[in-house]
Amino acid sequence: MTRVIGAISGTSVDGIDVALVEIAGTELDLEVNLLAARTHPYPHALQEEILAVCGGKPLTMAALAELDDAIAGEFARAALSLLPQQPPVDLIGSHGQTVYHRPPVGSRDNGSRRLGYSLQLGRGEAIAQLTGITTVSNFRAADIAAGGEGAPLVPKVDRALLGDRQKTRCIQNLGGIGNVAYLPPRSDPHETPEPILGWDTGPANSLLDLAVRRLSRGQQSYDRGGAWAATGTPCEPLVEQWLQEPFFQQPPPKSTGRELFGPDYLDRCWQEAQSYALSDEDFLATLVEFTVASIVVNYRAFLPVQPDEVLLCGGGSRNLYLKQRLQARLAATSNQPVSVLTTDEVGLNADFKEAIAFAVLAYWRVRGIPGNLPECTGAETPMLLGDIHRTPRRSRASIECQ
Ligand SMILES: Nc1ncnc2c1ncn2[C@@H]1O[C@H](COP(=O)(O)OP(=O)(O)OP(=O)(O)O)[C@@H](O)[C@H]1O
Ligand SMILES: CC(=O)N[C@H]1[C@@H]2OC[C@@H](O2)[C@@H](O)[C@@H]1O[C@H](C)C(=O)O
Repeated sequence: MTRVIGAISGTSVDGIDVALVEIAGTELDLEVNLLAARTHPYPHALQEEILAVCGGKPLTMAALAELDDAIAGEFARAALSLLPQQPPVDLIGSHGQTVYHRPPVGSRDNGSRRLGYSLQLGRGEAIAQLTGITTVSNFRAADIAAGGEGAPLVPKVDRALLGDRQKTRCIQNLGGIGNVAYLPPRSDPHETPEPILGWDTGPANSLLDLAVRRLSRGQQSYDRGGAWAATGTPCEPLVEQWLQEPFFQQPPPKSTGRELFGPDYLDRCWQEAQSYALSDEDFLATLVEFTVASIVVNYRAFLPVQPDEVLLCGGGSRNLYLKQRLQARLAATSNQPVSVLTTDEVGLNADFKEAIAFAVLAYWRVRGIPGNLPECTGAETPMLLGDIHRTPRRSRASIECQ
């Protein structure tokens, strides 16, 4: 067994999820056992600074370096916070904090393809130095170098941990941004397997969180359980209008981020809602409905077969109103029953699945196993993902005293 810590702060910037796991096996025989997990909150000022930078705040190079190291320091603290009660670990897989993501543009066929660009702060070399633990970081760069979107990277881990022999499953992550992994039944090893698909579906909580902050005048950062939105009524004509967003019609591979579904986007939604004179709760219910409808539109347009089960993960899986609306909207557009569950219900922690996934990706990296699926990211070939930062073992006292 190899003991690995996976760490990620996603597009919601709500804190650093860390998970300590024991891993054995390689790919379809992969075994992962979760030993401990927690969300390490960012100091308030650092969180506000990250949100501002994601929103386009300019930075000097010196300020960028400070921010990078401040984030690395928090990732190191988050990882070490799991250790007092636990045996030593062999490896950290740190996704870092995405602050900018630009998908590739142009066509491969006429040579106009421009590589994507994805920047995660919290440099791995600093985490390795602060923790004394070998750290893999910068997971998206190799996929991007091979012409890929650099995201989503988790579908290969989903296949290993959540593939079923009989059922077609969609694993729907509801973070700031939503993404799906489509897992056909795991075939007989002698048959050619049907490809796994995966792509970003659009907004999940990014617009909702911004709206909640605005409507509560900064008193709330999210709508717990979806309780506030549940008291409203969605405005269907607005949902239909918002679904005209070209990203939803764009065929996969595709990825997105807060650069598209961020504060400016919410401002546009807000302006367009003015002519309907919606209450605050109606506006939130309409954003939930938009999120749900964008997922269903993506499934209907791009899945070869509709799933038997949708397994939700990420913070949005705790939004009961959103879950109910997704179940209802899938049922309304399908001629077969679709169960909407969370990954907890099939034995994989829904809150820490991404952190667990980056532990697995680091484990694969040091074993020389590619982490991306070209059919999901659009990369030309499977790639070893991440840079390895080895470190001589040293005392952890320096960070504990900082
Ligand atoms: N109990 C809850 N009820 C409703 N929503 C919740 C709850 N808990 C978390 N969330 C939502 O989930 C969000 C965080 O989800 P998560 O941590 O999966 O996102 P992320 O990892 O930052 O994003 P991404 O997957 O896009 O990188 C919060 O910002 C909030 O909107
Ligand atoms: C650039 C970036 O950080 N993308 C994230 C984001 O959050 C959800 C969605 O957009 C996803 O595709 C991706 O993360 C997950 C962990 C992935 O790569 O699978």
